[in-house]
Amino acid sequence: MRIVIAKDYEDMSVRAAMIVAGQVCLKPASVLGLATGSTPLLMYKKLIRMHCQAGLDFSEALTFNLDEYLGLSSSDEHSYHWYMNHNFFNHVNVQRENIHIPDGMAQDIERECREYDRKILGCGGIDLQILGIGTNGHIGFNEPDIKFEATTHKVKLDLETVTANSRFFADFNDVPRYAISMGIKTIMHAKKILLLANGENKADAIYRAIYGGITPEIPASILQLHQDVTVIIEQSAAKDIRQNVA
Ligand SMILES: N[C@@H]1[C@@H](O)[C@H](O)[C@@H](COP(=O)(O)O)O[C@@H]1O
Repeated sequence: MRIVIAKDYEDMSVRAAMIVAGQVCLKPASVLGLATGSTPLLMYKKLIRMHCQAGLDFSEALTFNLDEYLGLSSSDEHSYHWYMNHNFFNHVNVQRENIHIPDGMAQDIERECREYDRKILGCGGIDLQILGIGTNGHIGFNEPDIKFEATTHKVKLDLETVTANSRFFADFNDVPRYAISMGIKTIMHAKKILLLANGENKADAIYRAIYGGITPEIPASILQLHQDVTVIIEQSAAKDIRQNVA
């Protein structure tokens, strides 16, 4: 694991964008695993700027998002479809047919999950997976559990996650209670992983993910077993880490 402590959110985002840009430059037809949430927002802005000002080319890239809420259509502004279109896809030249996000409105969820995994495998797996982390240590929507869920699956969201994500909704009761998430095995099969953490409220989760025991109670802890993980932690999220290594 390479651990980088960034001096602020801007620094974290620039470093993350440089890694994504490097991946796409070296392999234009890269399969990118993408994340939502507040954490990667500025990274997407930086990538859009690199596209517009320096010609960073996504025309051959394929993308697979980690997760989507169940019951929200792609036009719902709380959906991760909307987030990705609004914050990234509408501003770069990723081809629409190369974009994959689980369908939160699928009639047959089991089938949707199986198909999603089949498509990822069909593309040769993920080259670079971007991850944020939940305050409870979740990655994607893989919530703390007694076991690691391997493949794409339906998840019942933890109260902590629903509460954390309620800041994006007008009413707490509007927050979906279920989601579809890529599984841990799929994430772990990515050739490279980039984990980002920003904000003091992530300090405990990121510390336990990196230095704690490997346990499904902190799903991100499984990343300790991956051979190519870069963790970029903004200073306030790294406060427990700095105390530990000082
Ligand atoms: N499903 C997403 C995750 O993919 C994200 O990494 C995490 C942290 O979100 P944020 O970056 O907004 O703190 O929680 C969300 O619920």
